[in-house]
Amino acid sequence: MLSTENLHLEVPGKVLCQDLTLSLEAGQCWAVLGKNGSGKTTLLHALSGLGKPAAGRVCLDGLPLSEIPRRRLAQRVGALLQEETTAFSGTALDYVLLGRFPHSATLTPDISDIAAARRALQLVGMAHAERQALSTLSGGERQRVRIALLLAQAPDIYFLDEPLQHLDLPHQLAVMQLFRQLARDAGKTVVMVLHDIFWASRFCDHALLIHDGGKIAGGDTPLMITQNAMENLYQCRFQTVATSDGNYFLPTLE
Ligand SMILES: Nc1ncnc2c1ncn2[C@@H]1O[C@H](COP(=O)(O)OP(=O)(O)OP(=O)(O)O)[C@@H](O)[C@H]1O
Repeated sequence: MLSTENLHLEVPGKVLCQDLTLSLEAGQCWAVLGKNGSGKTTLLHALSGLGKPAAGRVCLDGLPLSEIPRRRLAQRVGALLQEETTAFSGTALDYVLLGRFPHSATLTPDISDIAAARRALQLVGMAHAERQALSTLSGGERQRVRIALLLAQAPDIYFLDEPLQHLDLPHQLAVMQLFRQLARDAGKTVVMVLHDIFWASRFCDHALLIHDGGKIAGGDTPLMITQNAMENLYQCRFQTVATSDGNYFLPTLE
């Protein structure tokens, strides 16, 4: 569905992605892992059409993203960026309704848009706060409303940059379950930057590892997320703790 051909990304003095050829299919749930500053956000921006590659291209159903009208692209591809600082003066419901714009013929939401926004708020457990000013929500509540905006947008491909930030553990679990379900049951493609290897190995069926110098490896999670691979990626020693839910990787002191 979404593919890259020889994608090359760089910032002054640093190559972040070298010659990446990759295919993201419907129903797949990908984790993007790598150290701070390795290029995860930059890659997500390029894959979602928010950033331009230095070379190579990203295509949606064979068509380069740059050739797809923005409105059409927003119907197919959605992105949750890291916390934005922009002030929004409306309510939580007003905010989630922004996700409906790519689908609306006018700037005024209709009954079906409002129903979709309310459903999305319900999915993240924030229906009770629809009339509360977004600016007065707690960090975790606001993050769940930001996720609801994306759910209301209902794209085919979800790019999520650290979706678990500000969330307590039960809400982290709920969000991971929600997106895995969207991939498995609704055939969506989900790509999420995570810092927690356990969530990645437990909920994502594919993983993309971004190494220094922009060398990127991708594949099935059980093959990608191993103790050796994680020690190599993060340049840190890990202890593997096996549980009935999967392996935990705990960083250990040297
Ligand atoms: N416009 C720019 N000019 C110079 N360097 C930049 C620019 N934009 C990004 N960088 C650098 O590119 C690198 C990758 O940034 P990016 O935000 O993609 O990393 P990341 O893997 O998402 O990191 P984190 O885990 O900390 O969120 C960083 O070292 C960053 O400082």
